[in-house]
Amino acid sequence: MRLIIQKSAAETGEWVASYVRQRINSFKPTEELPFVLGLPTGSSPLSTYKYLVQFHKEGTLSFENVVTFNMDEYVGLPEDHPESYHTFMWTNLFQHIDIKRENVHILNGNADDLEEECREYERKIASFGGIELFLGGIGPDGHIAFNEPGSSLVSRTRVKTLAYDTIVANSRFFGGDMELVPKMALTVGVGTVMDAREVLIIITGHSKAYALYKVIEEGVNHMWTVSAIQTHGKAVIVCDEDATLELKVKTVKYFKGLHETHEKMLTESPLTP
Ligand SMILES: N[C@@H]1[C@@H](O)[C@H](O)[C@@H](COP(=O)(O)O)O[C@@H]1O
Repeated sequence: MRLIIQKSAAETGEWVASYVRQRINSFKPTEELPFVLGLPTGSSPLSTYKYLVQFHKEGTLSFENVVTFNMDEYVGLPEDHPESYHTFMWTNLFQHIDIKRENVHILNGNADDLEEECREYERKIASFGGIELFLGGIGPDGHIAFNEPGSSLVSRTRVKTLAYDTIVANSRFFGGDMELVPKMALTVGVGTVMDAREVLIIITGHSKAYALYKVIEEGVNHMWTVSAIQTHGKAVIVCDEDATLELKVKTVKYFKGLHETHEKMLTESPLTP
């Protein structure tokens, strides 16, 4: 697994967006073979989305042949509610880029049959040949999507009850009123994310520092569901300095050194992947 440390959240977003652009452009997606991208919500990907929009406006990135699958959505919140993940994605990304509406997939938390909605989501992902690159964020307790502590590390898309900590954390989006935060959500499973050919997790801010320590310096554990990425063949965590506060100095130096060498090799020999 690679750990890439950037100075700030803004620089983290710029690095991730540049990486996504490079992956999409080198894939050369077509209508028949689109690039399938998994996407998160939350504050972590905001600066990435800002740069993706900027790249699109500058003309260096098109989403015409990109298909997206979002990670999660609340149950019972109207799609047009200001805090729904549908609204978040259209406001922060989709309405500013050239993605086709039919290529956007977000779980429907108002479906009559929620379990069937989740099964259908998995079928849809499979119908596109799986996800090429899954971007994710984490909660302070290391949860990925809505796979709360204790979730199965091979879980698939399903209905989940939110943990108390997540309800508290997300109440900031509902005027601080925990009562207004939906208590259930639809979410891709840890296994769904791990099936992607590549996984990239964005971790910023000191509130995520302990979770980053758990993922990097400790083992795979269902109480920190993002730690499952230790078992992934192609995974990268991109974080800011604040998120490294609980890591050992030697760990930070090790990963920074690796990254510097990697970048240097790319500059000296551009053919090296
Ligand atoms: N379901 C989402 C997660 O997908 C997200 O990673 C997490 C962290 O959000 P933020 O990036 O705002 O800290 O919040 C929610 O729980």
